[in-house]
Amino acid sequence: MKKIAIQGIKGCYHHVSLIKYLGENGYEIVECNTFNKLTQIITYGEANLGVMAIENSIIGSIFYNYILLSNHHLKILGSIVLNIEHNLIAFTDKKFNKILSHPIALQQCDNFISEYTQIRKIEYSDTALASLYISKNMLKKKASIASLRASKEYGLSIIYKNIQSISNNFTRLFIIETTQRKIKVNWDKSSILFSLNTNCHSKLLTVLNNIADKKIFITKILSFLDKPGEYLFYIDIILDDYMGYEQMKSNIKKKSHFFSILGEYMNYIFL
Ligand SMILES: O=C(O)C(=O)C[C@]1(C(=O)O)C=C[C@@H](O)C=C1
Repeated sequence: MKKIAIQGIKGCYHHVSLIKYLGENGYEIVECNTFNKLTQIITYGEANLGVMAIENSIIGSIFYNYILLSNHHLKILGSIVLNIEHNLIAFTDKKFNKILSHPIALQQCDNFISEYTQIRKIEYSDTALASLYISKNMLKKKASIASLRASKEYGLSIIYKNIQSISNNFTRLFIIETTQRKIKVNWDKSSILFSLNTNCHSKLLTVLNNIADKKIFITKILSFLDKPGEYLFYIDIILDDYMGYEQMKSNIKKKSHFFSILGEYMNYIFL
């Protein structure tokens, strides 16, 4: 059976995304406690695919994960945008003194938590693990911030629903694997990593103009300090003209001293 690695344990948002993408059955889940572990498991063939969060509308980009993808030569097979609806979950709605969750989930619910001045926040490596800890140890005075799925998985009740600070709390996750599979139909998204060695700024402008000339839309651009004076650029694009896209790629390649397609794939949105 196909093995799919996720960052976190069953009930975490990586798991929720996977269920939206592939359904409940037909694969075995490999739970990883860090993104490092996740990329290693895929690289060493201990899982066929992986699910990795890459950005969020409140927190922004998870820079480290772009570096992990590049260092492990992993490829993007698809991208998922999930509307994250956080819940406060616990055994009972009696007074609790600690809230446990993933640091990003805690940040995403900052407004809600700040109303409870006496409450301590405790960070966990994932939202579901925080819920499991409460459940396993029968901790009646602790609550976690997690998914509806986590509450069901670990027998806890929903005390408050939709406690994220903004309603548009979207997280984008990549489905990753070791080799680039060319999707034959309907892919419209591409992620490219490249570096321009000398006179970096003007060359970047030429590259961007070139993309615009081909009527390709840039949806995201990031720069990373690679070595002193040298930057790596990451772009996400949406295209509908494959010929123009092929020309664009060879134009960027000519100007780059490093060029890598991280993936040519489809984007799935789950609201
Ligand atoms: O802890 C989880 O449930 C996760 O899947 C992690 C994670 C993240 O890495 O950003 C995923 C989505 C939410 O935005 C908060 C946490």
